[in-house]
Amino acid sequence: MAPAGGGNIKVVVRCRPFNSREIDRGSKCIVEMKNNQTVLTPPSDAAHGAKGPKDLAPKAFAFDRSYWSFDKSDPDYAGQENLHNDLGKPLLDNAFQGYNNCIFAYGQTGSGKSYSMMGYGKEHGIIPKICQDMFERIGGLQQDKNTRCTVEVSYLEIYNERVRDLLNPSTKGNLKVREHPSTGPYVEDLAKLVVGSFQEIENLMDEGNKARTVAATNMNETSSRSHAVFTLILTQKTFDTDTKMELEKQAKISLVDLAGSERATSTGATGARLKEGAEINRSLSTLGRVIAALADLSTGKKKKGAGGTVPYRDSVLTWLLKDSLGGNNSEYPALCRFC
Ligand SMILES: Nc1ncnc2c1ncn2[C@@H]1O[C@H](COP(=O)(O)OP(=O)(O)OP(=O)(O)O)[C@@H](O)[C@H]1O
Repeated sequence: MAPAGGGNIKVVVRCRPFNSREIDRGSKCIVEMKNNQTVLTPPSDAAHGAKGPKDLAPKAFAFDRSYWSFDKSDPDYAGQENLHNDLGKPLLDNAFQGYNNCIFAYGQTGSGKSYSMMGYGKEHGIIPKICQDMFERIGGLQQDKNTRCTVEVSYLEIYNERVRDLLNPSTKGNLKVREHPSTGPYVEDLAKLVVGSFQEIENLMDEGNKARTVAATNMNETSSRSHAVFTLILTQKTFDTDTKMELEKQAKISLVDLAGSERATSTGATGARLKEGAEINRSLSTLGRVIAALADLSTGKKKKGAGGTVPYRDSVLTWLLKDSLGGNNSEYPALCRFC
């Protein structure tokens, strides 16, 4: 994982509390966080395999932010609201200016991606918080009778490189991905529903979440075995009374809860689970290569065409998110890593 990304990419990391398995095993926390720093101290039993003092020294990593969510009673505990303030709000600022944005949650199975993205129960994650905030802002903007906003939602999952519509789960689990000459890749027949309030969107989210492909692994009771892509398309139309023209701004927000990265041995995967794991790891490594190629292009390390080809087409996930990751107006991809 790249450290603190400047410019258009932000990388943050979040540390969750121990789960019951870790508590039962008497695990010790080796992570410390302060502002943007994450410090890992090798456990004392690492001394057996250590080649020298360097292997035992604490290692510090800098991210755009490091969120300490290990212990709710800690005054430094970073809650769901902290993530929304730092990531969701600036993302909405950009979207209302007409820029595409995306957030990816990346991390090992059971590390807290779905908790941070969707949330469980009343502990809403960044997706519902973004939706709620978006409708509040729309309410403010529409006080001006010359401004009208519409929000469209789609929710899909990519499971073993096949696309399923989570808002219309009765459709076959293999929607076709096509390319439009001007707007780029899209999913044929994917439901795109117009929503007028947070309540409406919340109901759709609940339905979609129930339809996700989950399975129990050794590392998480309800492990997401697919990448889930929740997309909001915000369109603002403003009638300019001076020019008598209507101006339109559109932005796409892609909020992606990636399937857990994992080692087959840790998850106890065999058979179908093992095949899923291999597909998951393959598409995650493509995502890594796409982000690395975009970083090389943006820092000028490589030039477009001259070895600087971005391998979007190597996985369904990166192909579908092409315009959010590196399109003309992609402003703010953020990556949340969980440990
Ligand atoms: N910041 C947090 N605070 C409290 N509990 C958390 C936090 N993050 C995760 N958890 C808990 O840890 C468990 C695993 O989290 P979650 O299901 O979000 O993992 P995941 O990374 O989405 O896993 P998978 O890739 O297998 O779907 C859940 O029971 C969740 O409630």
